[in-house]
Amino acid sequence: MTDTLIVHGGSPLNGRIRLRGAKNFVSKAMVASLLGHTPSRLRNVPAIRDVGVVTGLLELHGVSVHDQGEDGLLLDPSEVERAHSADIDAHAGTSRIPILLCGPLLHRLGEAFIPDLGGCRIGDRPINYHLESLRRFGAVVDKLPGGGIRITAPDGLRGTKIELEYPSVGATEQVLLTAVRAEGVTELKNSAIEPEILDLIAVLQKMGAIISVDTDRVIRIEGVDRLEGYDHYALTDRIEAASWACAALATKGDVFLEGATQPEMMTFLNVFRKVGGRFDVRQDGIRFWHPGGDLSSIVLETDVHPGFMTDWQQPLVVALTQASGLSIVHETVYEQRFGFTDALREMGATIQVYRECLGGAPCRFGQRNFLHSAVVSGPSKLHSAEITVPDLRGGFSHLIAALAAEGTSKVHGIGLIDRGYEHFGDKLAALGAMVERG
Ligand SMILES: CC(=O)N[C@H]1[C@@H](OP(=O)(O)OP(=O)(O)OC[C@H]2O[C@@H](n3ccc(=O)[nH]c3=O)[C@H](O)[C@@H]2O)O[C@H](CO)[C@@H](O)[C@@H]1O
Ligand SMILES: C=C(OP(=O)(O)O)C(=O)O
Repeated sequence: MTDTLIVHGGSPLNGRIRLRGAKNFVSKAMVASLLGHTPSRLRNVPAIRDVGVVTGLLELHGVSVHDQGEDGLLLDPSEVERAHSADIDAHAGTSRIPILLCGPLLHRLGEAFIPDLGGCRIGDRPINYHLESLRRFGAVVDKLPGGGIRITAPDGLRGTKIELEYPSVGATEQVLLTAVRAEGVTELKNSAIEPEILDLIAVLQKMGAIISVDTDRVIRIEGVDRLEGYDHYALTDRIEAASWACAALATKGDVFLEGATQPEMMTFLNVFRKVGGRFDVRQDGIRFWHPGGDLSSIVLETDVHPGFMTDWQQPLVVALTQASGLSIVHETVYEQRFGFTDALREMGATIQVYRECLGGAPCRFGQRNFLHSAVVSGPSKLHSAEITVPDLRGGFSHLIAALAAEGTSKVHGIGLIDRGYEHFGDKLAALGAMVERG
């Protein structure tokens, strides 16, 4: 199959699709299965590439992973074993997940090899908080000359006090996955509290962990000697939901997203309403639609939860190209997440990016020369183009732009989108989009 999608744009997306479990939770819950002495069952797992990547990593370490269809994944860690570093290296650059295997592998095997990480190139994405946290538990980290790291814990892992400089999602998960079986109590200050993290805590609690989420972003974990497997139904992917909602808005459409849930999306829903979109929350999902008339511009900044999620930013910017007036978007989570706007400009959008912190409080990137604020002027009539997708959300955003544009666009590199959107080609067809593989 080719990596190009031909999109005949200009018509609204209408219809109903089913959303699945969250990319940013499912992969971590799969890693958590390594900590159990008995098999785990994870339900509502999306058919996305990141799940395949984590399956490969777990299998390399002796976990058997069986896809049981509607009954989800059965993950059996009873034969966990050391993997060859050369095999692990084959996973270099595939996703952010390998670093999260550190704690579980140290507990199970006393040693872990971690390849260089992948994930979207939307900033430098260092792993200093992960490594500093692991060291505080008593781990020894060696950087390997050929790339990747080796981690050992010659004296075991002990609970500790950690304060993150910034509430990093991955570093919070690192601490959770390590602390649950470390000796004694761990206190994590300035943690991230994204819904996917709270669902991971729910999984760990089912396994036997003792974790409390206190006020002011403090998480306390009391280490235990043994954890069992879990049975868990993954929360819905709120990024997939917001992406399709923005596609409906940008194309003047009307979609029902089965499985979308309100609590995790409240911040998005407020913004969607302020821009002029309508939604209706029902028991089995949320309907999103464009009510006709003009959309309104907005001033917005991305932030950690419960702020407006950075992964929602890119699809929303495409919808903002259709709003009247000047919208300001200040990206405060990643320093380089506006690269995707180049293609939008080629398609007729008016978007300027700035180094200054516009429209909000100064952020970590203000004095560092990063183009991390955008001003979108609309509404713009988008026209078709030949574009290559830069990253996962940027790629979906390009698709939205192609759907909203008059004429036929060629979108290359759509394989990147498979990393986080299950069967998006089928879902597009179900919503009436005129698309074909090029
Ligand atoms: C697989 C997964 O779940 N990915 C999500 C996760 O990424 P990920 O866990 O990688 O994102 P983080 O929350 O860790 O990153 C946030 C910020 O912290 C910085 N940082 C992070 C770690 C570190 O050791 N040092 C450091 O400086 C990053 O460069 C970034 O500027 O949360 C992000 C923020 O909601 C989402 O956009 C990603 O979709
Ligand atoms: C940035 C993202 O993912 P990752 O952390 O896997 O690169 C994303 O899902 O938008």
